[in-house]
Parts: sequence; C-alpha cells; structure tokens
Amino acid sequence: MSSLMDTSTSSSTLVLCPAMELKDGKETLLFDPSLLQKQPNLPKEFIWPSKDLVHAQDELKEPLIDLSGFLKGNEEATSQAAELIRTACTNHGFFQVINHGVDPGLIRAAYDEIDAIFGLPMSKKLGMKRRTGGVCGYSGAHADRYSSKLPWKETFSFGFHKNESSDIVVVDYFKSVLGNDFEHTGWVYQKYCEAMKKLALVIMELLAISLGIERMHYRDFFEDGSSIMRCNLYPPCMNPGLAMGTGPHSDPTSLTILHQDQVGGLQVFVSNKWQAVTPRQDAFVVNIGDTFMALTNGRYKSCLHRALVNRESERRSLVFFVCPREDRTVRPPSDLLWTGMEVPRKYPDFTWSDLLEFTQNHHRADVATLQSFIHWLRSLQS
Ligand SMILES: C=C1C[C@]23C[C@H]1CC[C@H]2[C@]1(C)CCC[C@@](C)(C(=O)O)[C@H]1[C@@H]3C(=O)O
Ligand SMILES: O=C(O)CCC(=O)C(=O)O
Ligand SMILES: [Fe+2]
Repeated sequence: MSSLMDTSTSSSTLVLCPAMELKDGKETLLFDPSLLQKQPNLPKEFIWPSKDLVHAQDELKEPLIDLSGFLKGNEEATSQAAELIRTACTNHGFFQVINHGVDPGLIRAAYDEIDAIFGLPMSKKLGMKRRTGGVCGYSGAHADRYSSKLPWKETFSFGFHKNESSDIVVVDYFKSVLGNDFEHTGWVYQKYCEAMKKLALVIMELLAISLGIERMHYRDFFEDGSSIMRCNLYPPCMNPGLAMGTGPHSDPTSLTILHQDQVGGLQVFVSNKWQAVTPRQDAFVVNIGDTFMALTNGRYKSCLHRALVNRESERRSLVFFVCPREDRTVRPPSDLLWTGMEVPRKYPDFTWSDLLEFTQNHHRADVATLQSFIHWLRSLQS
C-alpha cells in the first residue's frame, strides 16, 4: 500500500531550525516553542500555501442554540432548536450551544490542566509522544509525521470509552503515561470527557429529531462509542500571516464539541468565505464531521474549519471528537434512504476504524478526506 505521506525534506531547515531530533535515523524538526519563538523567521516547514491563508472577512455568531428548553422537555423549544440545527447542518455543519449544563468550573479546570501538560520539559513530552499510526499522546507540530505545512501547535490526545476492565480509562491513561503526579489531571479530564459524552448524546437526539428520524437512532449508535479528547496549545508565532495553527479541514470523526479560550482564531467556511468564530466562554462550538455526514447520506455537511495563530498570545482549545465503536458499520438509517422513492447512497458502508487508520497512516486529514478515503477503499477492492 503506497504511503501518501508528505516526504519532502528541506535541508535548509538544518540551518534554520534551532532544534532537530533523530527519529529512525532521520533528522526531523523539533517543535520547541521556547526555541522557535526566538527565531527571526518562520522556518519554511511552517509556511502554508497562499490559497490556505485567505483572510476571514466576517464574524459568524449564529446559529446559537439554547439547550435549556430541550433539556427540560419543552416541545416548542425542541422544535425551534431542531429547525436551527437542520438549517445550519444542511448548509455548513456548524452551530454553537449555550445553557448546555456543563459546569463552568470543570471547563476552567480543564484549561488549567492544559498548562500542566504542555508546561512539562520537552524531554518529558517527547517521552509521551504519539506512536506512529496512533492518535493518543503528545505531538509537536506533527513534525514527525509531515515535512511541510506543519501546524503551529502542540497537541495532547487520549481516548475516552467504556470498557470492562475500567470505567476510569482517562485516569488510568494519565497515571500510566504521565505518572502518579498526574492523577488529579486525569480525574479532571475523566470528568470533562464524561460531561462531553453526556452533552454529545443530547445533541445526537436533537440531530435525529431535526432529520425527522427515530429520536434515539444516533444516540443508540454512539452510546458505546470510543471518542477522542484533544488539548491544543497554539504558541505565539513570529509570522502568523504565513502560518496555520490547524490547517483547513473537516474532522473525519462524527461530531466535534469544542471549547476555545478568549483569544480567538477558529474560523469556519460558510457562505463561500472564511468567517471568524467569536469566542464565547459560555458556549461550545459543535461541528459535523465526515463520519456523521455519511451517517446522514450527505444531508448534513461536514464543517470546513481552520485555526489561526497570532503574534502576541498563546491560544488554547479543548476538543472532544465523538466517534462510534470502531467496528460499527457507518450506514445511514433507512428512513433517510426512502422519500416515497429510493434515495441513492452517496457513500459506501465503512467502519470508523478504517477511516481512522486511513487518516493516521495514509492520508493527512484535510478538506477532502472522505472522498480520498472512498477512492482508497475502492482501490483496495479493485
Ligand atoms: C481522527 C482525527 C485526526 C485529527 C484528530 C482527529 C479529528 C481531527 C483530525 C485533524 C485535527 C484534522 C486536521 C489535520 C490533523 C493532522 C491535525 O492538524 O491535527 C488531524 C488530526 C490528526 O490526524 O492527528
Ligand atoms: O483549535 C481550534 O479552534 C480548532 C482545532 C481543530 O479544528 C481540531 O483540532 O480538529
Ligand atoms: Fe477540527
């Protein structure tokens, strides 16, 4: 299976870049913000094509969905929320929710722990690095995965799922990877992920209602899912106009529940232009991912978005990626495949496990991941 990974190397980096590390005998760039920020110029690996750097023209504040009525079982509020969701997801796959029921103190604690993680010495962070082919662990600009268009960010990701042996998998992960000193951090993210999963299942009900299908359909599909939690830290950048915190993409996952701090930088592609998402500390950003788009047979759109960096401030975001159990077949409900006559399938059956493996080993998730994945699947079958 040919690798589609970006393998271009740039020897000039050896001169420019203050820090390299040897990986499998190959010199790769080491994303150490404390060193890189002192550099006068942005290393070439972080420079993005001009087509990706087009400025945002407007701010996108709507649709903002108040969940309080739905959570109380108010039918009028439920149908209003469903209508807003239907319009937003049919067009661009982005909305925000307020009065979601998540404790603001838990959100604050999750941000505090971001600093505990990324404030560790580089040697410690490299010791908890994401393994090739996996999602979990630390990553510095994904410099060990790609050689160009590197994102100006550090990430730390881990799984959240129920399993027979433990119902505190996040606590276990933090203790095993970061040590017993991080048990408290593990509990903060255990509670945070539990709150995200609870909110995700509420939103799944609303999504089903908005599509006019059986209310529990998606809730049941995701109940036993294996989700991914990611902490993002975007350091200040000496040349933010040429860099990207996270490049243009749609999430290959199903549903993303994101909280951004007050710095700002998230943008979504709506009405054929990039629009800034103004931070609201009381809101969660929700976007439809590729897998959920397939679960609606393309009725709901996977949201195209990106994150910019700035010269002055660090930016942080907490991102919860809702995923189904890895072996579940991704197939739209039959109610979406019949409107008095048969509706053609837009995507073949697949599993999240296969799409995840594709993004981790064969294709850098971008603005066309699902199409590339379908082509790749078909190439395997031919
Ligand atoms: C399954 C995943 C792959 C990524 C993390 C989750 C969902 C979002 C994906 C990602 C953020 C999309 C942009 C590119 C990417 C490489 C990144 O910038 O981190 C993607 C993640 C990844 O492959 O690690
Ligand atoms: O940090 C952000 O605002 C966006 C991050 C993102 O899109 C992602 O991690 O998938
Ligand atoms: Fe994303």
